[in-house]
Order: sequence, then structure tokens, then C-alpha cells
Amino acid sequence: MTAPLRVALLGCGTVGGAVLRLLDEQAADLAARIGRPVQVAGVAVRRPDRHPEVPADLLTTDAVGLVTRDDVDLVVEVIGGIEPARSLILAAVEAGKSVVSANKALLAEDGVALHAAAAKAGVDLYYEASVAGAIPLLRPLRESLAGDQIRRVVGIVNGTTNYILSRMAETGAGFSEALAEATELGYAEADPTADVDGFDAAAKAAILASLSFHTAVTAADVHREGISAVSATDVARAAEIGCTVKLLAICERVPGEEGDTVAVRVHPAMIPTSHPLAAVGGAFNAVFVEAEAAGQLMFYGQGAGGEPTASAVLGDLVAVARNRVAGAAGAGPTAYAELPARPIAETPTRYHVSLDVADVPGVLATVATAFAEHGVSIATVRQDGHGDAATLVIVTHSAPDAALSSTIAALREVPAVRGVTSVLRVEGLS
Ligand SMILES: NC(=O)C1=CN([C@@H]2O[C@H](COP(=O)(O)OP(=O)(O)OC[C@H]3O[C@@H](n4cnc5c(N)ncnc54)[C@H](OP(=O)(O)O)[C@@H]3O)[C@@H](O)[C@H]2O)C=CC1
Ligand SMILES: N[C@@H](CC=O)C(=O)O
Ligand code: NA
Repeated sequence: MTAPLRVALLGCGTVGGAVLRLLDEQAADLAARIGRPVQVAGVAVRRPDRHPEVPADLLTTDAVGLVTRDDVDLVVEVIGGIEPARSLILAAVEAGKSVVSANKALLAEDGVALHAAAAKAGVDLYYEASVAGAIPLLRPLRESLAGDQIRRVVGIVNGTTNYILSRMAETGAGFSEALAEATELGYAEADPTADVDGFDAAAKAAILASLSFHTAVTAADVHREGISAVSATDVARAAEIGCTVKLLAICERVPGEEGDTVAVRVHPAMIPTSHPLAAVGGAFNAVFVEAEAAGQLMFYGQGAGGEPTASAVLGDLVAVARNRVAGAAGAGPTAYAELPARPIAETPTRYHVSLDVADVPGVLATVATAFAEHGVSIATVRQDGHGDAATLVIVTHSAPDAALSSTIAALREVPAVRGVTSVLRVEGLS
């Protein structure tokens, strides 16, 4: 009988638990697809007593020992975080094992070094589950689109925040209540501030930009804003102008006279309800890719949750196992260009600004002057309420971030402006 491929599973939480279940349920199909049966050699966790679902003889807390064992062929890392995941992946690679990981935080911080280590050892490093969960996205970028020039990638890549924003818009649910639901459903990171503050989406954006533009982009290169400042009023104001609020990841390769730059940002934005991304609800993700020859492509599916993510992990596992069965020596070294990052200050977008103002003669002119003096052109203005206080709702034309920031700073000094109640970017308005 053909010898089985032996897999070490690192982590058995939301994703690892689903991987283990699917490995068992689909054992026969996987064996047929790979050409050899897959066997779990061991499962490393922190607290074995919390895992009655795993056969006791497979459980271990010695993850280093497990990944370097001679009878382990492949390693699946679904612990998350930087350490010990990084050391474990490096130990596995150095011991000649291919690795499948779902760890965007690590890949976004240290992807170049991890790829170099894998190439040196002649093993595979696959991480489809790390971005947009179940959606096949990274392999299409890495393989199917390898002959094209990708110019722009825009998407919703965090399920937790999309779930929260969808609940706030559809049911008027409060932020904390919606976050608790997302955590209960297994969408949130171990520390959900990674989702809420945009770190998770920024890591995914860095991975997407690196693969799309063949350049090394880390999470530190990504301009990041989360959704904790998005209020129920922002969601309502978005609806008033026919928009909805989404946390977007936007990766652009910007041509310039002195060479191309890369602009990568994650922030909440109002988008028109007619925009295809506006219809992406709950923990679903969707990503648009614009390539020169291919034109526009759209990827849509479940971006979080145990089973959807496990589907991507198993897809990688089959690919890596097939390579191993075929005797292939890994993907080889990846050449990275060194495109500079364009600062957010120079990145132009439209803005929606709400101001509480004293309803006195001339206030509109004063506010308009502040915008004009900083080179920000106003597209529309609406005044709500009158009497002692009123709200001015302004939508601008496209302006660099720095120009808008100095406009807001100037407005804060205007006596008739009692408060800047919200500033949100607007994307996709014609
Ligand atoms: N949840 C999701 O929807 C998605 C998650 N991911 C990524 O998948 C990875 C796993 O996420 P998820 O399953 O949600 O996380 P969980 O927190 O549910 O599970 C983490 C697992 O890792 C184990 N673990 C933690 N530290 C160690 C350690 N030092 N040694 C051995 N085992 C350890 C934990 O053990 P114990 O159980 O004993 O505490 C637990 O089993 C992360 O990188 C995440 O970003 C990617 C896409 C979607
Ligand atoms: N916490 C992440 C999980 C998947 O990557 C999310 O909410 O998208
Ligand atoms: Na994916």
C-alpha cells in the first residue's frame, strides 16, 4: 500500500478544528486526489485538556518537536500571531517540510524571509487561507495572472468588520453587540482589535499588494484606519447620500515620471449602494482586481469562519501534497521589485465631512473659504436644522489626504464651527 503523507497540525481552534474534521470526513476523496492517503501525525496545542475531540495520542504541546519529526511530511500552521508561528514555520522548512499557513499577520510582516527560507530548502509555502478565507485569490494572483500587469486591487477583506457594519446598517445593531456576534461565530481574531482597528485588513492588503505588484509590501507600509470611530450617525448619513459604509482595502500601482510607486491603504469609506461591494454583507468578502490585459475580475465568497477557511487550507494542502508526490522542488525564489510606497498624504480621495455649526449669517461662506484655501473643492453642501445650531454636510471632489487634513485643522479654529462630527472617505462616486 502507498505510504501515507503525514501532516502535523499546529493549532486546533476555529480553523484547525475544522481542518481536522474535514481531513477525517474527506479522507477517501483526498487520498484519491493526491494519490496517497493523508494521515494526521500530531496536533500541537497550548491546552490539551481543552481538546477532547482530538485523539489523546495525537495531542502535544511540543510543537517544535512535532514539526521536526522524521515521520512528518507537511506542516499546517493555524496558531496565528508572530511567535511561535514564525520559528515553527522556519524550523519546519529547514527540516525539509512544506508548509501551509493561514497566518496573514506573519506573512505580512515577514513574507520575504519566509519565502527565501522555503526556496532555499526547496519546499512549498502556501497561504491561500490568509486572505479572504475560502476565496481562491492568492493562487490566481500568483499563477493565473502571472503573465499580466495588475494595476489595482480593491476589496472587502475583513469578515468581522463587514459583519459589524452590515448589522449596524441593516438592523441598527450597536457596535459592541455586533462584534460579540462576530466573535461567537468564529470570525474575529484571537484579539478582535486586530479586526476592528484594521490591522487584519492591513496585513491582507500587504499580502495582496506584494503578490499583485511583485514587490515587498509589509503591513507597516499600509495606511490603516479601523472602524471604531464609525458611528450609527455615519451609517445614517451614508444612507442619506445613497451610500453604505464599508472597510476597504485598496492597493494601487501608481505610474510616475520617476518610476512607479505603490499606494496601499485600509480605511472605512462610503460607497454608493449601487456599487457591487455595497451588496457584500455579513462575513462575506469580495475583491476586484484590475489588470491591463484581463480587465476587471471579481472574487467573492466567505472570508472568515472555520469551515470556509479550512476549505482554503485543504486546497493548499492538496496542492503541496501533489507537488511532493510529483517530486517537485518548491516554487523557487521569488524576485521582488523594490517599488517605493506613496505616502497617504499624497493619495487623493473624496470626503464626506459633517460639521456642527452655529447657524449665523456667513457661516457657509467661512466654511467654504477654509476648503478653498487648502485646495479642496466642494461638490455638494447640505444644511440640516436651523436656529441656534445646524449641521453642514459637505461632500468634496477628490483631494490629497494632506489637503483635507489641513482643511479640517483650519475648520477647528473657526469660532462658528462647534465641532467636526465626522470625516469619512467616499469611494466609487462618479
Ligand atoms: N477564524 C477565522 O475565520 C480565520 C482565521 N485565520 C487565521 O487562522 C489562524 C488561526 O485562527 P483561529 O483558528 O481563528 O484561532 P484560534 O484562536 O481559534 O485557535 C488557535 C489555536 O492555536 C493554538 N495555539 C496557540 N498558541 C499556541 C502555541 N504556542 N503552541 C501550540 N498551539 C498554540 C491554540 O491552542 P488552545 O486551543 O489549546 O488554546 C488554538 O488551538 C490565525 O492565523 C488566523 O488569523 C484566517 C482566516 C480566517
Ligand atoms: N478575523 C478575520 C478572519 C479571516 O481572515 C476576518 O474577520 O476576516
Ligand atoms: Na483565500
